[in-house]
Amino acid sequence: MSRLTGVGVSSGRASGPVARVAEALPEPPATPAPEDPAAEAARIRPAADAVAEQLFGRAARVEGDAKAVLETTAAMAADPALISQAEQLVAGRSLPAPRAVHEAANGFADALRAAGGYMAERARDVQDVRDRIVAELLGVTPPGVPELSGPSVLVARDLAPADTADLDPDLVLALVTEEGGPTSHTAILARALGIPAVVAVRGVLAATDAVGASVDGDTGTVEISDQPVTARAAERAAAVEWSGTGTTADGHPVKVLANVGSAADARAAVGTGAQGVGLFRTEFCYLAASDEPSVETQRAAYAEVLTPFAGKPVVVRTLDAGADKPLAFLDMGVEPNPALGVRGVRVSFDRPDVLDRQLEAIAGAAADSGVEVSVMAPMVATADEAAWFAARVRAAGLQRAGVMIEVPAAALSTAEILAAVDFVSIGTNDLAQYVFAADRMTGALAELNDPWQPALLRLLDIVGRAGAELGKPVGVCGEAAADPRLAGVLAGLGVTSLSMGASAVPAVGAALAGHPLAAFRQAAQAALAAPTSARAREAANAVLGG
Ligand SMILES: C=C(OP(=O)(O)O)C(=O)O
Ligand SMILES: [Mg+2]
Repeated sequence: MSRLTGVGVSSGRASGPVARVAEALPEPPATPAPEDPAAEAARIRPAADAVAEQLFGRAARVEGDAKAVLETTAAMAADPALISQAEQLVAGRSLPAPRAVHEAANGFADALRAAGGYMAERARDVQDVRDRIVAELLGVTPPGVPELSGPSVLVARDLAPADTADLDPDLVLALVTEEGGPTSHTAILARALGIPAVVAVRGVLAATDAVGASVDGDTGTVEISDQPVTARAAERAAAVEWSGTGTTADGHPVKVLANVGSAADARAAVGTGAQGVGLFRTEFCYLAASDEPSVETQRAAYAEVLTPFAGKPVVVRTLDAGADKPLAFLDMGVEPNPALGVRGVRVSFDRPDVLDRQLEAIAGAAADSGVEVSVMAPMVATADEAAWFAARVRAAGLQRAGVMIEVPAAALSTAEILAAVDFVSIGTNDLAQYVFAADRMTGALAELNDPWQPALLRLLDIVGRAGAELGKPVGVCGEAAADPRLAGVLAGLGVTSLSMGASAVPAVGAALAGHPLAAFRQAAQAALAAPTSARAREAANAVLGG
């Protein structure tokens, strides 16, 4: 047994056998030329057949959509056209077999993308098959989440958002990553799925002999063992009593809302008593889409997410593509620093047509579902950008427009921004990343991305004051809102709504009801004046007790 530590980002304790997520394969090199091209070419068909056989085997063990997808992918692996094209590349250009498969498959994927529509959706499957055949030829594990034969603790460098969205909470007991921070999307999705998770665990990838692990998502400890460990899932936390109306003990309202990214999230959130949705991350619906979905497709997808909240307020965020959440149909090309690049609303300046079609779909979905819809833009930096966005929202027939405050410049310009829009919502995840110049995905910088950092709280204070002066709502929808102790401090800074993953809703609602607004204001002032995040926590605890 040895003990590693990281940052606990999703609560609960679980243990079981380790399953590793293999890393993406580097592009296979075009050299050295094979000594015997005929023998090299002859390796391709058996490798492709082996991959097809594995995929047909998996298909035989599942039902429904998963079966159909696996069978289609298996058939692609055995496609004679792909194999013969790769064989010709070995014979004609003296390429090593892995490189030949890579190039042949890319040619097919490009042709599918050019065909558009349903065909384009298949391009991603061809790439999956390509990587599997290349891995087979190289004798290495194919990239991505492996097929789990039973409940397991998943160990990875980090997960792509699309990988995490597909995780089966019945089979994944816990998640441990070497990279990732407390506000990375791996952390957010692990919490949404209720899977204990520890990120930024230095050394877990190097522990190649670990076969079992015990994970504590509260303390951030991971015990690894070279002996088998019996599978034990996390126990569900005891339900917290909450009235379902967000208010401080003296009746000051602070709405308690949910963050959602799918219809399943929305159903779970309604069950916790959330008063509405403070952040619908629409890009989560399209992480795997290779083409822009039609207005009708988007309308139906959004309506499915919104319907459980009929009659309640819902804030839909327009696509936040780029950086850690790339969308294939809004690819801005290779950027030297994607987090500082063309992402969020900046993509809409280049492609306003995509924004307008999304707004049309949102208006339709609001009508279909009967929610009180508001729309907000991510990554707004200036009042001019906010005004540009609000004009487009209103032109689409939608009444309430807001923006996220997640760039320090926007926080410092809240008064001017609020003159142009109806509300703001603070994205503390990105705001912390930008104010500390600390990538939210980098485990080593997790401390700087702690939402209790006084420098972050001081920016929130500016936003809260501007909202109060103008009498306009100020929400928080970053992970800070999910910390019950910080929730009161945020209310004390003037925040009027808090939005979080469904699992945190009752605890935050109960925490708000625990003290009058004056106590939260006092705790907020104490935290603002603290020199460090640890001292800010202590200062708030000293006022609120605990
Ligand atoms: C809520 C936020 O947006 P996301 O996590 O989707 O970037 C944020 O940045 O705090
Ligand atoms: Mg953000």
